[in-house]
Amino acid sequence: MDNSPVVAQADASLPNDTQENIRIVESAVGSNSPPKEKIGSDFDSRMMLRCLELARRALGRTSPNPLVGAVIVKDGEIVGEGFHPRAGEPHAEVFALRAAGVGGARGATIYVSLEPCNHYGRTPPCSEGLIEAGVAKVVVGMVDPNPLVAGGGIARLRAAGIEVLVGVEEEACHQLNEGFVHRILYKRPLGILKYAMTLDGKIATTSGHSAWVTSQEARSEVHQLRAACDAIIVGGNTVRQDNPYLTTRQVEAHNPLRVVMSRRLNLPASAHLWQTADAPTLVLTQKGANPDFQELLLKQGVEVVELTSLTPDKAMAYLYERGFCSVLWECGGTLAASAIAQGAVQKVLAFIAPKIIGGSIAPTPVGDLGFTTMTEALSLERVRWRVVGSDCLVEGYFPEKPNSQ
Ligand SMILES: Nc1nc(O)c(N)c(N[C@@H]2O[C@H](COP(=O)(O)O)[C@@H](O)[C@H]2O)n1
Ligand SMILES: [Zn+2]
Repeated sequence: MDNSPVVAQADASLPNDTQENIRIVESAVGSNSPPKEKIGSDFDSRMMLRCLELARRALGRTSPNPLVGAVIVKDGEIVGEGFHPRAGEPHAEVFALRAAGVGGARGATIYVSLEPCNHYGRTPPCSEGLIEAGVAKVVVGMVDPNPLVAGGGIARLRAAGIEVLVGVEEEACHQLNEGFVHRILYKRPLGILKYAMTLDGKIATTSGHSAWVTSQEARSEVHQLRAACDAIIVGGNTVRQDNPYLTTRQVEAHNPLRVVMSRRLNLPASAHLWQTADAPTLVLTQKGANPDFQELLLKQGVEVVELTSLTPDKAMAYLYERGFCSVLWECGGTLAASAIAQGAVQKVLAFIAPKIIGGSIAPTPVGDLGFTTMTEALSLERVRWRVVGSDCLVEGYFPEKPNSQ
C-alpha cells in the first residue's frame, strides 16, 4: 500500500495563493513552533475569550463560514457584542456594531476573533463598516486564511489610520476554527477520527458487543463533539452491528448530518438512522446500487447520493462541495484504515477505557495499514491527553506534509 497520501494535501499542486496562506497559518499556529509570547494585556485576553464564548453559540451551524465573535469596549465597558449565526447572515462585527447603537462605537475598541473581512461575499466588507463606525482600535484574534481576506482586512483598517493589534489568544481562536482553516487551505473538510477502545486496544468483543466501552462522561463528551461537526460518517458495518443514532442527545444543540457509506446498500431496513428524524441522514453509494433499497430510503426521507466511486477521499470531496468544514469519522476499523490511508483524517481522538477484553480477533479501531515495521507507524503530533470520567482521552494530529514549493 502506498502510504504517502496520509495527510498529504499540502503540495505543489495547490494554487500559489493557497501555498502562501498555508505559510501564513503555519507561521501563526505552526504545530512545531515554540510557545508564542503573549500578545496584548490580560484585559485583551479576557475580551477575546468572551468573543470565543459568543462565537460558540453558533457551534456547528456556520459552515462554510467560520465561528466568529465580536465585542466592542468603550471607556472600559462592553457596549456591544455579536456573533456570526450562519452563512448568509451578517458577520459578528455587524451584530456588535448594531448592539452598540448609532455612534456607540465611535472611538471604541472592537475585539474580533477573526480578522475583519475586506471583500464583498454574501455580505459587504466589515472593514468598511468599522471605518464608517469610527472605531479607534481593532484587536484581532487571528488572521483570516481565506485568500479573499488574508491580511487585507488588517491592511485596510491600518490604511484608514485605525490601530490594529493581531494575535490575542491566537491559539484558542485557531482551535475553534480548525475546520474552517483546514477547509480553506486544503479544499477538504477537516477529518476527525474518533473511537473508544479498551486498554488492550479493542472496540468491541468478538461477538461485536460494544455498549459501552467508555464511561457516561466520555459519551457525553462525544455528544458535544458531534454538535461541533458538520457531518458524522459511518460505514455499513457500523449500521448493521451497532444500529447507532449518531445524534447529540441535546435538545438545543446542532445535530450534524449523519452519513452512511455503503457500496451495495445491503443495509437493514429497520436501522435507527432512517427510523428517527432527529437529524438528517445521507447515504452515499455507488451508481446503480440496490434501487429497491434506495426507494425505501427516499420514502423514509433519507437523501441518497450515488458517487462514481465510493472512497473516503471522494466522500470528503463531495462533503467539501456541500460546504462542510469538519467531518467526524465514527466508523469501524476497515473504513478508518482506508480513510487514514487516503488522507481523509487529520485529527484523532481516542478514548481509552481502563478495561480489558482479551482475545486476538476482537475488532480494533484501525484496520490493516500494511505496515510491517515500527518505522512505518504513523506518529501524531500536538498530542494532548486528559481524564474524562474513568477514561483517558488522547488527541493529536497527523503531521501535515511539508509544504514543498
Ligand atoms: N471577521 C469575520 N467575521 C465573521 O462573522 C465572518 N463570518 C467572517 N467570515 C469571512 O468572510 C467569508 C464569508 O463571507 P460572506 O459571509 O460570504 O460575506 C468567510 O469565508 C471568512 O473569510 N469574518
Ligand atoms: Zn465581515
